[in-house]
Amino acid sequence: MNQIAVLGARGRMGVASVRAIEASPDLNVAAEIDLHDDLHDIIDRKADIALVFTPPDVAHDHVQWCIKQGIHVVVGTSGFDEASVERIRAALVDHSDVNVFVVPNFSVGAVLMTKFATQAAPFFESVEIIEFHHPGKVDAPSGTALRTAEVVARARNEAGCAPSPDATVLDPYGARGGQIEGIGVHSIRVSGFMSSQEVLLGNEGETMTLRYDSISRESLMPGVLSSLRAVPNLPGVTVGLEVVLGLD
Ligand SMILES: NC(=O)C1=CN([C@@H]2O[C@H](COP(=O)(O)OP(=O)(O)OC[C@H]3O[C@@H](n4cnc5c(N)ncnc54)[C@H](OP(=O)(O)O)[C@@H]3O)[C@@H](O)[C@H]2O)C=CC1
Ligand SMILES: O=C(O)C1=N[C@H](C(=O)O)C[C@H](O)C1
Repeated sequence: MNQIAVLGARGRMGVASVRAIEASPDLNVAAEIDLHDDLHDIIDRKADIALVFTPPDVAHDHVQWCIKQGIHVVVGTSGFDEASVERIRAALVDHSDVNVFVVPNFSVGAVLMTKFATQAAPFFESVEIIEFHHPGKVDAPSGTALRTAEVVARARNEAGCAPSPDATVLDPYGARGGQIEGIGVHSIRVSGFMSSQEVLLGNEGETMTLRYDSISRESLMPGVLSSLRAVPNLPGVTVGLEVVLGLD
C-alpha cells in the first residue's frame, strides 16, 4: 500500500485529499504536514509519495526537499510553469529513482477544456482566457490558466498564427489583464466561485466559448487519487493529468 504524506494538510485541498485518501483501500495517509510541522515526519513515517498543496511561495522548496529524500511527488500547487519544471528536471539528474508529477488541475472538465482549446486555437484570430476563483486564492493567474495559455500559445506558434489583433494603446487601469506568451489572461476573484475558466476564441463574424466549472473540491478527488496511483510508474517529470486520462 502506498504511504502518502500530504503537505498543506490543513488547507482546503489538503483536508479534502486526506479524506479521499483515507477512503481509498490502496492508499494510506502516513503524514499530515502543515505550517510549523516538521518535514522530517515524512521520513519518520515512511511516506513514499508526497502530495504537495502548500502555497506557491514554499511549494518549490518542498518539492526539492522531497526529491532529495528520494520521495515521489505529486505537485498540486499552482504556478509551476515551464521554468519550474526545468528546475525539477535538473534536480532529478542526481535522483533518477524519483518521479515528479505536476498536475495543474485535477478536474477532468478542466483538462478536457484545455485540450479542446489547444485544438481550436489555431483556427481563430483571437484567443483570450478568463479564470474565476474564490477570493481566498493567493495567486493569479491560476495554474490552470497559466498552463492553458502555455499550450495554446505553443499550438498557435506551431501553426504560424499571427498575434491576436488588439488596437489598445491606452489602458491606465490594467483593464486588458495580463499576457502569457501573447495570450490575454484575466483573473476574477468573486465569492461563490470555486474554480471556473473560459477560453474565448473569435474570428470576424463568429465567436466560440469553451467553459468549465468546478463547483466543489470533490470534483478534483478522482484526479488526485489517480495521480497518486500513477506517479510511481511515471519516470522523471511529467506534467498534466492528460497522461493519466490517456489524452496525450
Ligand atoms: N491542481 C489542482 O487541481 C488544484 C490546485 N490548487 C492549488 O493548491 C494550492 C493550495 O490551495 P488551497 O488548499 O486552496 O490553499 P490553502 O491556503 O487552503 O492551503 C494551504 C495550506 O498550506 C499551509 N502552509 C502554509 N505554509 C506552509 C509551510 N511552510 N509548510 C506547510 N504548510 C504550509 C497553510 O497553512 P496556513 O493557512 O496556516 O498558512 C494551509 O493550511 C494552491 O496553489 C492552489 O492553487 C488548489 C485546488 C486544486
Ligand atoms: O486555488 C484553487 O482553488 C485552485 N487552483 C488551481 C489553479 O490555480 O488552477 C486549480 C483549481 O483551479 C483550483
